[in-house]
Amino acid sequence: MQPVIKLRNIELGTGRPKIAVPITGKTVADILSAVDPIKAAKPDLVEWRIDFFDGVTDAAKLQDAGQQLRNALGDIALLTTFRTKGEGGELALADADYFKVCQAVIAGKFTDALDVERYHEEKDVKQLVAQAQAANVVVIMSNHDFDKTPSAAEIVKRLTSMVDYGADVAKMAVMPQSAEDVLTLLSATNIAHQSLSRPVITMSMGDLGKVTRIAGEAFGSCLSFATVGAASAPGQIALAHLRPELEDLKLN
Ligand SMILES: O=C1C[C@@](O)(C(=O)O)C[C@@H](O)[C@@H]1O
Repeated sequence: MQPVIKLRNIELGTGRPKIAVPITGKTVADILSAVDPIKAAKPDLVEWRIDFFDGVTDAAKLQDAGQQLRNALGDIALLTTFRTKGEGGELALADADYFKVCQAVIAGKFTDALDVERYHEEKDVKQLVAQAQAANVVVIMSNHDFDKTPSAAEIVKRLTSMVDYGADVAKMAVMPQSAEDVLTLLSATNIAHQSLSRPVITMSMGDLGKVTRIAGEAFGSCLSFATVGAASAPGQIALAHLRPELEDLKLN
């Protein structure tokens, strides 16, 4: 049984999967102009994908933009994510710069949660986790495979290692090449949900994987990414469709 993870005014790991909407603007103006339509759609969480932001490596610009976004969002929970190029993101950064950017996010005090990619140096990842948690920032640890779907045992192993590294929530996104791959992701999700001490988030990307984005409550994924405007990964469903689908699939 996992603890429920509180993020501002939402709880991950209980009830229906929560809905996150990404913001992928390049400029402060783009980012802020995405907020009103997103607020109108009432997501549980907003994900700011800072790898799209053109000021991301300038700590002062990043923190200023983050503060403006925080203010504009009102009380909606905010997850901040730098997705590296190798894991499907927009920008390639040297490892040392990736950690500097993440530390600037924590120091900026605008975010409720931080995405931390699992596959960097162990000591750097663990140190970043400790820094985030000391600042009351929830750590959603992640790994993306944009080419394939590893075996269920491998997916469970990676999610387990995220928990071992101190993650509050463990997340894995994979690309299916077949319907069997989608079943593999769902099976791994079910096993991880039953065996791990932290909530998990999983998705199979692309059109084949769309079914996994609505099936989280049955198989054990606590968050689904949906669109209001631009998508941040292939296969995301419009929030306006996802919400009723999650309601229909609710477990009583
Ligand atoms: O980790 C994820 C999941 C995601 O890749 C998806 O497939 O919905 C979208 C990303 O923005 C987010 O950081």
